[in-house]
Amino acid sequence: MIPEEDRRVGPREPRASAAEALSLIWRAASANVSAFLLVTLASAAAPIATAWLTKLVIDRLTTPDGAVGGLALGLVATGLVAAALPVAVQYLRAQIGRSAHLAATERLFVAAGRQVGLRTFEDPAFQDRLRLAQDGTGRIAELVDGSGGALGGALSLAGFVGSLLVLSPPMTAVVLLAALPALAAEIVLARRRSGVEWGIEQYYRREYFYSQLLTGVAAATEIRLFGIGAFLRARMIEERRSANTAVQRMDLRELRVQGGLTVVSALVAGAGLWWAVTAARRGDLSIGDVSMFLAAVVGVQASLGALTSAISGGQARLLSFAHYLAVVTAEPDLPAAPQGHAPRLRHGVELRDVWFRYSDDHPWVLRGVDLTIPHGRAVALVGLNGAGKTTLVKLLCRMYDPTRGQILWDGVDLRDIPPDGLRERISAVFQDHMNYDMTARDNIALGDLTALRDPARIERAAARAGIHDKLTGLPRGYDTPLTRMFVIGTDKDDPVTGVVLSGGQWQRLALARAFIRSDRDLMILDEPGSGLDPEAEHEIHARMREHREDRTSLLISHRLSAVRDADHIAVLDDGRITEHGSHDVLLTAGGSYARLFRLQATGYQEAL
Ligand SMILES: Nc1ncnc2c1ncn2[C@@H]1O[C@H](COP(=O)(O)OP(=O)(O)OP(=O)(O)O)[C@@H](O)[C@H]1O
Repeated sequence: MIPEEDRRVGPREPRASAAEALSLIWRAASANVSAFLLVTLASAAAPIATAWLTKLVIDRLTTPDGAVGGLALGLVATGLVAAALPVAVQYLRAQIGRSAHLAATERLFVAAGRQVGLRTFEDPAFQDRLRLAQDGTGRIAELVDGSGGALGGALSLAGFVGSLLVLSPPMTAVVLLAALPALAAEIVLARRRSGVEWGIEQYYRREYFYSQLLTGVAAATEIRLFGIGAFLRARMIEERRSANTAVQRMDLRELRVQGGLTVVSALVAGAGLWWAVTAARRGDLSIGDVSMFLAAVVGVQASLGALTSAISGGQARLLSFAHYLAVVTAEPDLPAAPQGHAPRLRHGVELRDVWFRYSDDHPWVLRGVDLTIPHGRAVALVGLNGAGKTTLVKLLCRMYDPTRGQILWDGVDLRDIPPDGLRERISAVFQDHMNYDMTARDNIALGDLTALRDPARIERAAARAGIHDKLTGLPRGYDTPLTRMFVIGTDKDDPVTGVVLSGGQWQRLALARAFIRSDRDLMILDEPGSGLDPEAEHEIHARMREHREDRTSLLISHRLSAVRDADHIAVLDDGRITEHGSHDVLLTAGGSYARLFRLQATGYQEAL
């Protein structure tokens, strides 16, 4: 739970958001914004022009021989313009909204991609902001609306205040002063509401998580077998209830404040009525003056109300846009060297006294690891569950920086190498590899997008991973979607039915994705064979052995027979390298590697 004070919205946020939103809207749709301003001004001018033309027509009609044809035509034209303008305003507003939404969305995702590693994405508060930021980008069009509303409110307020001023300057001052607390209160309420919205975003995200579980395919089998649908549904509803309670509390607070303000305006209107009636009784005002006075008080109050709600609404939207601003200006989670290429690996990668924990609140995962992966050699890393093997891989790919110590790429600290350049030199199969709901071709080419132009390269990688025959046998071959979630392609008359692959087949695709990056300096294989059948695993390991020849690689596997021919094997235990050497050396040493290897070997022998 994030403390409420960390979610408070400061008074400077709307101002910064307004500047950013305006510049974004202008950059995204400058021509339409210019047209929108022109049309809005014309809308404001049309009634004035009509009033003037009407006056001129009446004046001419009361003078003999006054020609009114041109003026009457002018009246018809202003009437037509006044009728057409709202439609044009609506169209332009929608166009501006769409362009600004698109530009803001692109900028938001570019900014999210600027995060070098994973730390920011693992921060729930950032995730909340990210979701609200996406919401904020969709509300940019409302800002354009709000500005139009504020402009209209200001113009009609000016008209009514002018009329009231003629009748009673003191009463005008009272009406205007009575409106000030309402404006201040609405602004404070909007800020509070924004804080509440940020606070409850976590409930909505958890609700979304449960709803995805309940409606998606991924968890459908387990949910049905374990009969946990009702349980998950109850949790989902509970999250929504918690959010509703917080919103209801806010609504009640707003109700009390707005109720109080309504009473104040009624009192002011009542006082005004009392003053007008007594003034009429004294003969200071005519009956017509009284009716005009009342209409003006109601008009001023109504237009002030419209203006206030446009301002507070605009402020609410700007506060929601502040989340967008926070995300696009967020500092990267790790310091990154400027863009550029990383040097080719010539000597090796060295972890020097590497300590790591995921945060100050988490326990140490790595406690002084020293490990060298020499160029052209295969190093294997083994260890029990939770020993820190995958964590070490993530540090090598610079998803995090070591808390202490260094990782050196040919003697250069990874922190001094541009992250993109470094990753360009690495290929990997991750233990929790992704299965993309895309075509088979895309799934492989995502390893190196240049391969999209070279189908033969994709097929070679697939063949090396032992999945080529399977993919050619699919209804559309490599272009078959590997998903049942949606139809891929635009041919509505000939929709392509997707295919679901087995776990091991997905694993082969992940391998093919890594193989397509075969010219990289360092190959990381984190449990590449865990989902494969014994024959496939044997075959894949043999191929990987070929592939590893003279290449620098780091292999992680619980199947110790798969790592026995690595040049160097290191055992990671409780965050430290406790044994290392070749398979034979480690067996002779009789440590934990020898114990685990014999345990696995015995298991197989007993079964014979
Ligand atoms: N993102 C994370 N945030 C916090 N703790 C994490 C995170 N990822 C892993 N850990 C913790 O770090 C420790 C090491 O995890 P890691 O995945 O590196 O182990 P492993 O050796 O690869 O295990 P396995 O053999 O089960 O794959 C575990 O205790 C795990 O709970």
